[in-house]
This record gives sequence, structure tokens and C-alpha cells, in this order.
Amino acid sequence: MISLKEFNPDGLLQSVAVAIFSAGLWLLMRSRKKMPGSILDQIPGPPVSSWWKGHQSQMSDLKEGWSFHQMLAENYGPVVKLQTVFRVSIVELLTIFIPSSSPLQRNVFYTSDPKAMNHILLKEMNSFPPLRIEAMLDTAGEEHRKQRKMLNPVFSIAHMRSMMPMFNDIAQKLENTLKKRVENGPAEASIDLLGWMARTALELIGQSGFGYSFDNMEDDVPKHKYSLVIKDLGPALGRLSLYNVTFLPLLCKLFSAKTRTFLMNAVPWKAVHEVRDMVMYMHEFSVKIYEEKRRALEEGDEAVMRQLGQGKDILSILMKDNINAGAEDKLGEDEIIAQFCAAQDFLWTWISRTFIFAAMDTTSNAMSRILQLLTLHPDVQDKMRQEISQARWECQGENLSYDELVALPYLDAVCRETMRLYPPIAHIFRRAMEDSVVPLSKPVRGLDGLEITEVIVPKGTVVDISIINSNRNTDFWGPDAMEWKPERWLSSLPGSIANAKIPGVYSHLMTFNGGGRSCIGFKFSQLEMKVIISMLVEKFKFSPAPGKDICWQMSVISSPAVLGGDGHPRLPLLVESAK
Ligand code: HEM
Repeated sequence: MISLKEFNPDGLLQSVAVAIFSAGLWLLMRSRKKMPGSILDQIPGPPVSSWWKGHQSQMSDLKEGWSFHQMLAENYGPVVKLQTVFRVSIVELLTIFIPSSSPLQRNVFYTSDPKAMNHILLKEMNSFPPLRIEAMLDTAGEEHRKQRKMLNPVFSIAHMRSMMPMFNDIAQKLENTLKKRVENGPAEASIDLLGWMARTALELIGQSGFGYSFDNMEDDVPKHKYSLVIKDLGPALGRLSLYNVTFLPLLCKLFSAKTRTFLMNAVPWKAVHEVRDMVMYMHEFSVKIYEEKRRALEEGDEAVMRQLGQGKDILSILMKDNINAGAEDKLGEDEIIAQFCAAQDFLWTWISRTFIFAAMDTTSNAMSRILQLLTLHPDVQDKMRQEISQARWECQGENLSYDELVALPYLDAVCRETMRLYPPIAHIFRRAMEDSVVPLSKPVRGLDGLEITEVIVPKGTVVDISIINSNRNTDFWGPDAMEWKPERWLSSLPGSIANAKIPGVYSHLMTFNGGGRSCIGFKFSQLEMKVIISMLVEKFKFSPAPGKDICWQMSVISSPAVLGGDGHPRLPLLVESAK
């Protein structure tokens, strides 16, 4: 519920819209044939008065932002029905008067049951597409298949190996800059490591994705306009409440891009115009890079080699492969640009996740999480440093090759354990496009006391897949599942994990999802983490900044902030040279 102090007139427009929309929905629901005895109704679960807002506020004030998921796991297990009401500013005030059978309420099928996840994410993937607002590649069916096919080779291990020199080069720049900051002993003021991780992640995806450098990694604040825009865009969209999952897809369905742009220009609303300008800049910038690459490709090898990426960046490879692709696999020019900035108009920006969004926030927050955990576990930090220093000594101080780096067992264990216990994306959403019978690995008891082995999920139901609860399930991971223990990866995992048949692409974890929509960049992200974290831990010592306890805020991607501070994402840590 919002207090009157928080009342925001911007919400009024939304409230009118939601009232009209709800009336339409109510009529629609009345006219829809009800599935007889839908078993989803029988699944126990708590009401959530306001989906996103309730979800966020229940988690963000807490020192560890995952307690909502933990509460569901402890009280209900892996299969839960959440009864939600639309999150719409002023209308929220009315939700207390809404009876539980109202059409304004809808059930969300929340699950971390392996069989259910297999069904939804693999077997019936096309019947359960992502909510458009969540999709990183904003396509489905044949179009999505085409994009994945074209992109797969640039995320292969062979390609990762070829990118090692570029990754090492960026790590070196970061090392030089941090060394300057701490050369006179431990930096007195703490250093915001989240800021540096975000800049590093953008530079890595910029160079390997676009063949373009955004940041010299030296200045206190990045100077390139793109770096600033990408940082400001999320909060700017947040100010407009554009994360409203109900209305965005509807508006996009109703109006063409041209009409939406026209409406946006016509609305006398400064915040909207700010977002418009950011999006237009990002789009024009992507087109400019695309044009430069096309010209170089047309001019021939010499021109390609003169570019920063020397034709090895993802965009160049994609463009070259596309020229040679058969008609059925060819991507349109717009589709290629869209991989890097699908932002022709502002409504699409939020909906169409691009590589930069997908790659940057996830990995920078993941690296920040590792660093923070290392400050809380100095023994693990020392052990890691020993392992890395030993490996460096063995290769006479040279950079480790791809194979040498990925073979370091303790570094690998720390990364895996962090991705298990603290997945940057805690849950993902799908929508049932048709009525579906979802099987369960373990029966649950329904509200009527009967055992349920499969759930009838009606068309239109939102499905919430809990990555975090799957990764922390004590049935599979054992009684210490809630503890951060890198050592668990140094010996063989319990048989219960393999038997569970969890559909994740990575180490029986759901962190990078599974199936045809799993994270295409997961090997890229692991390499990035290992190159950067190994350099940082070898060269520097990290400890908590006094008086700055860190909490993790759970929105789409969990990010650190100072407990009791202004809520801005940051990770202040004390840094000193390791030698
Ligand atoms: C720790 C880092 C990362 C995590 C935890 C992560 C997690 C995920 C998850 C959970 C999904 C599935 C979303 C859904 O199905 O709703 C996904 C999809 C995706 N990720 Fe990542 N990701 C990471 C890094 C990256 C990187 C570095 C890249 C690119 C270089 C990337 C590119 C993508 C793309 C393009 C998709 C959409 C795939 C599709 O729809 O076919 N991710 N990621």
C-alpha cells in the first residue's frame, strides 16, 4: 500500500488506464470458458497484495534480499500459488477492498520443482514464452531459433580462447588504475567496486561485442556518453514506472512504433523526453557502429584489421556469417542492430533486452558479490590468492592461458558456489499461452487435502520460476544448502543432485536457466569473472569498509547498497596492495 505522502500524480494516468483495462479483463474473463476443476486453484500459497511493489519492498529492506523466496520455500515448498493484484499506484489503495474471488486477482504459478521446470522451460518451451518485458532476445519461435543459431558460434569455447588477450588487456588497465589509487598504502576512503565492475563489464562487452572501446578505465568517472546513458537509463525508466508489467506489452500491441514515438513527443512530460533522448542516442550510436563495420567489410580485410576488434568482435562475426547464411537463416539488418540496441522507441527499450543489458548488470553484480563474500571470508581470499600466485609462478609470471585459468579448482569452486547461493537473477517469468498440464517431481497436498501430482495451469497464467529456491533446495544440496561453502565443489556432489534432473545449463544450477532460452553468454560471463577476479585477488586485498555494512537489493538483478544508506547501488570496500 502507498501512503498519501508517496502519492505521485504520474500514477493517476496509469490508474485510469488500469480501471479501463480491468473492466475489459473482467468482461473477457466472464466470456472465457472456465477449465473444469482447475487444479492450480487447489495449490496452497499466500496472497501477495501487490506483485512487484510487494515483492520488492518485502525484500529490499532486508540485509539479505532473498527472504521472500526463503519464506515460500520453508512454508510451501517448491510448488506455490501466489494470488496477486495488479500493481498500480493509486489503485493499490483499493486492493484492501477487493474480495479474493475478484477478477482483479490472478494466480501466479510459482515453482522450483525440477519436473515442472523441465516441462515449462524445455518440453513445452514454445507454449511458455517469457513475458515480453523480461525477454532478453525479444523474439520467439522461428525468429528466436534463427537468432540463436547465428549467435551460438561467437559464444563457443574456441571463440572464448581467442578473446583471452583482449580480456587480459582490460584486466591490466583495471589493475594499473587501482594500483595508482592504493600506492600510498590502503586507500583511506573506500573504493566503489560495483562501479569499477560495471565499467569493466561494459568495456569487455563493448570490445568483444562491438569492437568498440567505451572507457579508458582511468578517469574517476567514465567520459563516453554511452557509458553515462546506460547507467542512467534504468533509473530513468524506473521513474516513469515503465516496469509496469501489465501495460507495456498492451501499449506496444495497440500502437505501432511510429505512433508510440508520436505520442511520446506530444506528451508534455520532461521525464518521458529524457528517456526518449537516451534511447534515440543509443539507437543512433548502434547504427553508426553498424555502418562503420559494414563499410570495413565492403572495403576488405585490410580495413577490417584496422578496426579495434580486427573483425573478431561478435558484431563483425555476426555480419560476416549473415552474408554467407542461407535465406532461411538470414537475419535482417534491423535484427542485427537490435542485438546490440533494440531501442527504436522508448517503450521497446525496456522490453527488448540487449546484449549490453544482459551482459553488463548480471556479471558486474556477480563479480561484486564474489568480492564482498571474500571480504567476509578472508581465509577463502587467502587460499584463492595462493592458488593464483602459484599458477602464475608456474608460467613464469605470464598471463594464464584460457585452459590454465579455467582449470584452477579453487577459483572455479568460489565462482560456482557464489552463482549457486546468490544467483544475480533470482527468478524468471513465463506466461502459459495455452492450458497446460504441468507434472511435478514430488506430489503436493492441495487445499482440499488431496495429493496433487500434476497442476493444470490455465492459459494466460503467469509462471514464476524460482532460480534461487532451486539452487538452495536442501532435498538436493543437503542440509548445508544455505551456507556458502566453495569446498562442496572440490569433491563429487551428492547423488541427489544428479537424480533431481534440474534443467539448468550450468552445474545443476538454474542460475543461467536451461533449454532453448538459456543464457547464451554464460561461458563468456564465467571467463570474464575468472579473468577479473583472479587479477584482483592476486594483486589486491579486500576488506569491509568500516561503518558500511552491505545489503543486497532484489530487483530484476540483485545489487549491493550500503545498509541504511540512500539505496544507490554501490559496493564500497577497503582495497590495499596484496604485496
Ligand atoms: C552472471 C552473469 C549472467 C547471468 C546470471 C545470466 C543469466 C541469464 C538468465 C537467467 C537468462 C534467461 C532469462 C529468461 O529466460 O527469462 C539469460 C538469458 C540471456 N543472457 Fe545471460 N546471464 C549472465 C551473463 C550474460 C552475458 C555475459 C551475456 C552476453 C555476453 C548474456 C546474454 C544473454 C542473452 C542474449 C540471453 C537471452 C537468451 C535467449 O533468449 O535465447 N548473459 N541470462
